Amino acid sequence: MGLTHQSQGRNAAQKQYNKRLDKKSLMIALAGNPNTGKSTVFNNLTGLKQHTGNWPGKTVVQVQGEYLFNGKPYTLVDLPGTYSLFANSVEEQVARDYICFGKPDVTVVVVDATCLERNLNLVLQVVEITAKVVVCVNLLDEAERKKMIVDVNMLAQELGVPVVGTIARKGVGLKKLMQAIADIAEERIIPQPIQPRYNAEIESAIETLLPKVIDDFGRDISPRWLALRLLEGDTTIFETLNNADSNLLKIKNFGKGLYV
Ligand SMILES: Nc1nc2c(ncn2[C@@H]2O[C@H](COP(=O)(O)OP(=O)(O)OP(=O)(O)O)[C@@H](O)[C@H]2O)c(=O)[nH]1
Ligand SMILES: [Mg+2]
Repeated sequence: MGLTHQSQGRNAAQKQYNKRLDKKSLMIALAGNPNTGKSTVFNNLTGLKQHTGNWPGKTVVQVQGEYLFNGKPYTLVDLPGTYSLFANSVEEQVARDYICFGKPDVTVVVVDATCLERNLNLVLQVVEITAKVVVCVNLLDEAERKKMIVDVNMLAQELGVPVVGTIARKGVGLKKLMQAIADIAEERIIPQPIQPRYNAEIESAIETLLPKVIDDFGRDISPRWLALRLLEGDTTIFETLNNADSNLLKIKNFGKGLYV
């Protein structure tokens, strides 16, 4: 049986996003809200060994760098700062497409310890796409200054993924962060993140859609997450998956059927 159009689209998207500096290297994505210290973490881990370019077809700068941990090479990808992955902006689309198609071995979400509530929104969106997540609670010094205490163990229990506290500007906690990344990349830890549940109407629509989504796109990209994008009326992900108008139209119409 030949490749379906969808699987060709997916493979092309994966090839475009999954570029390693060193073939043996593990790929680590750094996501997070703007100004949470992603680049500070990136610079600390990689030194000045950065490679910059543009994301495929976009004017958004792509920065990659390498580091060694316990003798193994890791390629770190600094994603644009975003509040969500809804693809409302080119930055959000780049971050989302990379987490989806780049198939990073681990995604680190850097969050600001002083405003966790807002930052955790992105964490919940990332764990809907991938389970291989580490949360890096940065700016712990700022939190302390504001007399805020973050219980990272409790947060890890609640989220179902490893959580590491850091003060990236001073290099505090970064060894632990690299250890947590290695533990997931080498499958010593298999995170089981909580999955956000929606109201009964949405959950039942997801149930209805799942078989069709699995039929069309397989299970490589979380079918539940794709079903949610359809319900939302977001076609950008399907544009990346299907480069042909006819298929996109099919998906668009399929999505439309849900609202009647
Ligand atoms: N006090 C304190 N400041 C930090 C820490 N980590 C980063 N910063 C500072 O926070 C500011 C933002 O850091 P960046 O690393 O540029 O943040 P970013 O997430 O890459 O920002 P965008 O790329 O704009 O999304 C800089 O002034 C850093 O020096 C930290 O742990 N504590
Ligand atoms: Mg940055």
